[in-house]
Amino acid sequence: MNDSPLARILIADDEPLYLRTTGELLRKSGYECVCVADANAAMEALRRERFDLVLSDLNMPGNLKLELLREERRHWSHIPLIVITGVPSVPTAIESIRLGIADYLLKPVSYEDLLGSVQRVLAHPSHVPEATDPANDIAQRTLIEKYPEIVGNSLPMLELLDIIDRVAQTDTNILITGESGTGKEVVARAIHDHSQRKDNNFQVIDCTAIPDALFESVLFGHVKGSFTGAVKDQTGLLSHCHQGTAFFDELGELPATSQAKLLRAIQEQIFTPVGKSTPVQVDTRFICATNRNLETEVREGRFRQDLYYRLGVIHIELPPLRERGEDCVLLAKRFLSQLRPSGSPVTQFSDETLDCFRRYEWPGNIRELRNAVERAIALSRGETIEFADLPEPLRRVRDGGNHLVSVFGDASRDDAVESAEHSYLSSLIEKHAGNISNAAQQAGLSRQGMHKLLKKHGIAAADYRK
Ligand SMILES: Nc1ncnc2c1ncn2[C@@H]1O[C@H](COP(=O)(O)OP(=O)(O)OP(=O)(O)O)[C@@H](O)[C@H]1O
Repeated sequence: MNDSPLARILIADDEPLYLRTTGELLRKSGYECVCVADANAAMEALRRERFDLVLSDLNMPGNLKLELLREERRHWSHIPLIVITGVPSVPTAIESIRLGIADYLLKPVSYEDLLGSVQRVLAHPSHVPEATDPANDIAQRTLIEKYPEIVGNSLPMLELLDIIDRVAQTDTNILITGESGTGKEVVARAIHDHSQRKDNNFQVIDCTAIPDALFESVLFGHVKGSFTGAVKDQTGLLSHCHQGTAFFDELGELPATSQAKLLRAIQEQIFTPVGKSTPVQVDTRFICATNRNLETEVREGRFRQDLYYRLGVIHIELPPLRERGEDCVLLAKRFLSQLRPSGSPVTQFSDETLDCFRRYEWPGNIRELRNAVERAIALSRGETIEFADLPEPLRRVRDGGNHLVSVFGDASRDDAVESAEHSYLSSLIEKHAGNISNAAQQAGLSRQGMHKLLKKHGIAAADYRK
């Protein structure tokens, strides 16, 4: 642990008032601070003295351009960096990792928030391994063997494995985006399983399943009698992931008031159960996932900017399956061996089936592929999964989309119903411009029920928002 009173912090910023007050406040908390107003002085100090942490604005005028920092950073890559900026721009995951950005705060920063971040970063110094060379076969093979749960060897997947491997060893919060079914939860679990937190809980928190009014009670817990319906004491989900990882799925669906509460929990790692007066301290890594475009959500005022930047320090964007080349074939083979009942004669796919997998667009991504293989296993009669065993939307690929002749062709009832449901949901969600509450109301479903159906069909409501 570096969090001793003598931890030395370099603060670089061109705003004199900010520089002075930050230095004074951190000194009062027992840190030794060196304050510099320009990039050259920062570089000089870093060459001359030992520091445990750097607080810096990346967009300072003068020399401290990202390029210079990148070049210089090699000499002090072991020192964590907290970026504090008034002009935010989310770095790519690789950039954040290369620059060793441990946290990203937006000005104006409250002192509690700054101190919380400093304490957290100093408490979890992390060594980020050097990047692997994507052209290096041995490095690639090692990564593929290290992460057997993540199937795929297309270039985007190899790059992804490299990022996962490096962020797993840090303690930075992570935002994972990508279409529904691209494997966001699989990636979050892999990061947890390869991190120092692996022996503790990985807690999935589905944001669509928590009503706004119960957010604090579900997350932080409550005591008996603290509100109508609180019939016994309840531990909150966050307590379950102390020293572990909290995975917030469907983060983009979180209403504004809950976003504020989540931001506080992430910043302070302290929360007070409903009806209690003593706060609880936790040590949790936050990984959040969404299939919405959060940048658009921020721009349109539906998602808090500060929460977005806080989580987006490491932003992992998962590619859709249609952009992952031969991965669909590898995945199909993996699912066949995993899902095949013992004693079943089926062991392979016909060439025509594999060709269809390659040409299909996979709107529901890997989840849709898994469902298609599972269904085909049940239907197949011999050793081989034939084209005819595939669900109707896939079989349309061969007909070049010429399904107007007969909408359902020789589809089974199940296929026809499935296909009709898909069309119904797409047009419904289009009509309501991606608004799930309105679509659910028209369909006579709960919001949660609508979410589940859309997920099953691989329809992303975000794609229909204007
Ligand atoms: N790279 C992978 N290798 C093997 N299986 C995978 C991979 N990625 C995803 N899967 C499988 O695909 C299915 C969907 O994955 P997952 O639930 O992680 O997707 P998601 O992006 O979180 O979906 P959603 O946005 O709908 O919550 C799961 O059955 C998962 O096991």
